[in-house]
Amino acid sequence: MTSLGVSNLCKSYGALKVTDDVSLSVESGELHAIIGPNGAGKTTLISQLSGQLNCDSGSVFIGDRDISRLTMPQRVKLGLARSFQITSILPGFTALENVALAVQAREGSSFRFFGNVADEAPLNTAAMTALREAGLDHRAQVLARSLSHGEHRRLELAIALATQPKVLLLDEPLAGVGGEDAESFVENLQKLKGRFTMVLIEHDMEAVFALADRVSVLVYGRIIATGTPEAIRNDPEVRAAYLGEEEELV
Ligand SMILES: Nc1ncnc2c1ncn2[C@@H]1O[C@H](COP(=O)(O)OP(=O)(O)OP(=O)(O)O)[C@@H](O)[C@H]1O
Repeated sequence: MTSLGVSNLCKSYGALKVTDDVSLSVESGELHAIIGPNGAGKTTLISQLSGQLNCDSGSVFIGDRDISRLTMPQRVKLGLARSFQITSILPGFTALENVALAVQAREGSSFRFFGNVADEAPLNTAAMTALREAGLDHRAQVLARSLSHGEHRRLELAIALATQPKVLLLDEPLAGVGGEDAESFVENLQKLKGRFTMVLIEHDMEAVFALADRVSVLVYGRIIATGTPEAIRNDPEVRAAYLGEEEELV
């Protein structure tokens, strides 16, 4: 397992400081949630961790390796996976095939589409494992275009799992997923806890407090508090930051 470190990260758009001297230390195997009001800079922060966006200054570490100047593919190779906003699902392929392609990419074998799926037994076994962990194995043979929104999110998780991440960045996995589906998705994520390091951005506070080992609160690009879910829930400054927001600290 690998830890993730962030040191004095800064990013501005013109005069707007979107990431303002952010430092963070996520322990090996920890699930660390980042919460904050709309526009606080959560997605921008995750994009800098994944390498989709360059920081203006500061550093990102996987273990003791400084990855700040690496491209996103280089970071993926080191085990840093981002799920949800970057995944491109191929709608005309089955759930299984989509995940098998991710397994194939991980293994670095040449990119080939599926002539005869039966010939791809090792790929399919690995892909089925990822689908099972994401709670989608029963839909393995369904074309991605026929999956529901919630099932898409599970497929995206399965694709991220197929890369065998050491650090997994989860960007609003529950967005648009409701009710029982959200509950069962949280259970799937719960089962993954401890296997690798996870950073979770999520507006669903019930999910955050059920899943996180620690929570950091981002407001106007700055981390105003980091602590256990219990400590964060009772922090007056955090509660003040959420006043007027539709999401409540449960
Ligand atoms: N490419 C860009 N150019 C200019 N401003 C940007 C750009 N990307 C983001 N911003 C601004 O940076 C701020 C932070 O945006 P970001 O999407 O990171 O916030 P967030 O916390 O993820 O919000 P939400 O919870 O609504 O998804 C916002 O004010 C946004 O308008």
